[in-house]
Amino acid sequence: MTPVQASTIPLFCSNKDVVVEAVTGSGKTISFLIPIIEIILRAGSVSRGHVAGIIVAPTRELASQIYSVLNSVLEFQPTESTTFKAQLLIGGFGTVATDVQKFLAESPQIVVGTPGRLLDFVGSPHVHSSSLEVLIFDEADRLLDLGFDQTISGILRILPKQRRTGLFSATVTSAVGELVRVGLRNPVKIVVKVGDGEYEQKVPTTLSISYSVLSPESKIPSLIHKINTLKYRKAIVYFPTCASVVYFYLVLTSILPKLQSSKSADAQLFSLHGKLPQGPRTKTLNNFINTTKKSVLLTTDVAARGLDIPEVDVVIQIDPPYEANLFLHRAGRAARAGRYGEGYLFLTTGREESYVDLMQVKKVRMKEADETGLSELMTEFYRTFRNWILDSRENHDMAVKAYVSYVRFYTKHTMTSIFRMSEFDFVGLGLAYGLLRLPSMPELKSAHNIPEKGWLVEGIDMDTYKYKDPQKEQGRQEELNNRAPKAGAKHGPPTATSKAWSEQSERKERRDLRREKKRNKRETEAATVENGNSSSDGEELEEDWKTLIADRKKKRKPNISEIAFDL
Ligand SMILES: Nc1ncnc2c1ncn2[C@@H]1O[C@H](COP(=O)(O)OP(=O)(O)OP(=O)(O)O)[C@@H](O)[C@H]1O
Repeated sequence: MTPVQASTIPLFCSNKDVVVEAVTGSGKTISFLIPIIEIILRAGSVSRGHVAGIIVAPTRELASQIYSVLNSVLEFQPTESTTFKAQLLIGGFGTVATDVQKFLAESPQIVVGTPGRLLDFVGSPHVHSSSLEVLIFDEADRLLDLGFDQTISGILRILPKQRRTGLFSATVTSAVGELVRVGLRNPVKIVVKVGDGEYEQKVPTTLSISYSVLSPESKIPSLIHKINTLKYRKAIVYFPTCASVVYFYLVLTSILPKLQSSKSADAQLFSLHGKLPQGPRTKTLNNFINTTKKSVLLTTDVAARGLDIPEVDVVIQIDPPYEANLFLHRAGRAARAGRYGEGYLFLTTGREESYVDLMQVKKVRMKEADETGLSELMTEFYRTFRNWILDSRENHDMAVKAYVSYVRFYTKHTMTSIFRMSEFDFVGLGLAYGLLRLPSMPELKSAHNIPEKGWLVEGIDMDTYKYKDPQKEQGRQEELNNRAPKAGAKHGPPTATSKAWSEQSERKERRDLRREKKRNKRETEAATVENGNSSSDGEELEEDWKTLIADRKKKRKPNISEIAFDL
């Protein structure tokens, strides 16, 4: 057994409710699966239509993983009594009605699922929970982050109070206090510490974490440098938003093969984010898990927690996450179960440098990474990137969408003393995203050092900047023709030798600006709507946060005794 298993299994099996905090990759899953099976077996047979054990996880991916680990344990049942079964309950595949039908037909004792689907399931008149023995909340703090507190309260209202309950996470925050108060009875908190006695740390001892302080424009070249030069079987790269994942997946898959410096690095790229439909989402994750090739997964926080992907040696965070604990969960996808792993964090020059000190207070030590050899790659990368952007207007539209989503993400940082909008480098980020011109978004109005009319590149004629998609291009042409004819209009692809904006007529200037504003407004709105729908990536959760924090402040602290295991 691992330390967390050695400390949790006996206590949980001896009728104690538990709150368990142990570093990522330390084996928490088994530490709740063994007790759940043990307790249910001890209680005796479970009647048809009754559920005896429930496991709640924040994402479909994590629920599926727990279900598969549970099945791999259940394979070891004695052959004469292979009656112990589990069922997976997640959205995206089938309806609750089909889940209930399957449950009645197969009589599983344990169900594993995400909160919404579980609430519908236990709320069904055909499902009886009076025989419930054990309830588990995995990644309990994340369940609350995602604004699932109402759903979880709903589940708790339906379930009987007489049961064992366990809460598990690598970061049990004070936020779970309310859940502990209403969901657990006289719980014991088990904290498994790691370190050498003198220095306790919150990450596995086999995880080495480095940081780099970079200008926004240096981040993608540095990422490419790492993809090309680090030793790994699998790597995970965290981007802040779904739109950035979509965009940089396209940028990197198009550009990497063209870079001379990437020729020897043949890493296969994958992209996973919360806005992919469930089918492709599962398929991408499985493909990444099963591939035998050297591979890199570009993703969001949808893959930050709990996922146990073998052979992940490197985790790169392009930016710090909006909340400090997520940093530990992301980095913890590497260095699992005693395996060696490396984490890299990119910080933007300026105030963000103090993130290193903040993480030190949170018991995470980092050393500065070596970034030599970047400048040559930067020149090669930006030349290729600019050509790619100019190749089709669709690319620029996507860049704008990703840029807008990034700016919106930045406002969600909980540590506002470090991540200040007033010091945000809009121009640097624009260059990093390959923008020719900054979009007109409200956040830019009060920003300093914005170039005239937002142009980041001189001499681009947007009128001749074409879409590859013929239909889209036709629409754009029609829009152009509907405007008053302009004197001396240029034709052909946009080039850096086109007439500079500053030299063009006043009228054209005003007209183009109006048109751009309209277009940017549409893009900004589209990006905002897209982010607003992303409940699974924690991008637009400010309101949930505010409500949750306000709610929690009102409530009293739970009664909890703590046992710290220094193992
Ligand atoms: N007793 C054990 N001996 C060896 N390996 C183990 C043992 N228990 C679990 N593992 C392996 O350790 C890895 C991490 O386990 P698990 O996913 O349960 O970690 P975790 O603590 O839940 O991490 P996270 O906080 O990231 O969710 C898995 O690959 C698992 O198979």
